[in-house]
Amino acid sequence: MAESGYHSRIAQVHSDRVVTKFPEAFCKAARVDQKYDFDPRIRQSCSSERINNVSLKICKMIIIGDVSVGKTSLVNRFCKKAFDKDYKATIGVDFEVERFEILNTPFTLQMWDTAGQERFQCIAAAYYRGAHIVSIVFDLSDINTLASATKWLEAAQKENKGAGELLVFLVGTKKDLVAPQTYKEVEKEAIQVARQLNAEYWAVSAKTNEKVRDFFFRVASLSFEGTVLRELEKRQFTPVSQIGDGVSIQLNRNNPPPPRSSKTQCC
Ligand SMILES: Nc1nc2c(ncn2[C@@H]2O[C@H](COP(=O)(O)OP(=O)(O)OP(=O)(O)O)[C@@H](O)[C@H]2O)c(=O)[nH]1
Repeated sequence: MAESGYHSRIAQVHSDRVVTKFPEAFCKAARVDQKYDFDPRIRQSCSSERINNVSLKICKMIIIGDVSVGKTSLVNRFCKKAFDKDYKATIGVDFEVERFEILNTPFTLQMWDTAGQERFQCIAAAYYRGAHIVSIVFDLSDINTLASATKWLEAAQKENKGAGELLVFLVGTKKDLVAPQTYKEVEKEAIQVARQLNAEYWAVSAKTNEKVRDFFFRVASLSFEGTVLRELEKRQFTPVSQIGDGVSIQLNRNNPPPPRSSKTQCC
């Protein structure tokens, strides 16, 4: 791709979606890595424009969890900067896409917001396939929704058998509804569950916007890093300066086409 093409792709990214620093985890006790910076190989490869020119970096995140825990609200807060206090059930699946620029490299995060209602599971599960990231959402003000986390992860794993390892997040929402003392107790349990699931724990509020941006930046950065590292490992005998030559990073494994509109699909 010509240099102007590269710059026009970069130009599409909103200044609010630029990542230059490795985002921190929410809490040390339940994080998926123990690092405080991007892998040096990532910085090195991203400083070479050639990887940006050819490689297409896209990751798919599915957002799953019990009914009404706040999945749509979390995505809408980040993507549309909006919060709706009225509940409208997700019917089937909803789709959003966000473009980031991470270490000067364009990166696209697809977000598949799925229905929590049992009767829509037949549709929703079809969209789990090809996921790289799984965000299991629960309601911090309703501990029963945390108990379902294992079941949700198993459902996601079932649809992705034989594919690469999933990057898993356990996200407690509606933090604004929970008193600090209660929150501490819920957090202890959530951290335990997160460790069992090899997930990274986050607590957010779509209503107040607490930690929402930090969460999505962390998701984007970790998945971006995993993607580039996998590509580098695949091409370990190729000089870093040549990575990206003539090859696109292929990340969409069997993605079904995006639904045409929000909250309108049904069995
Ligand atoms: N106070 C508060 N309410 C929230 C928050 N997030 C979501 N809600 C409310 O919780 C209800 C359900 O939110 P949704 O985002 O629609 O839940 P969902 O998980 O997408 O629902 P389904 O997809 O149908 O399973 C709505 O009334 C939201 O306004 C939050 O952070 N704080």
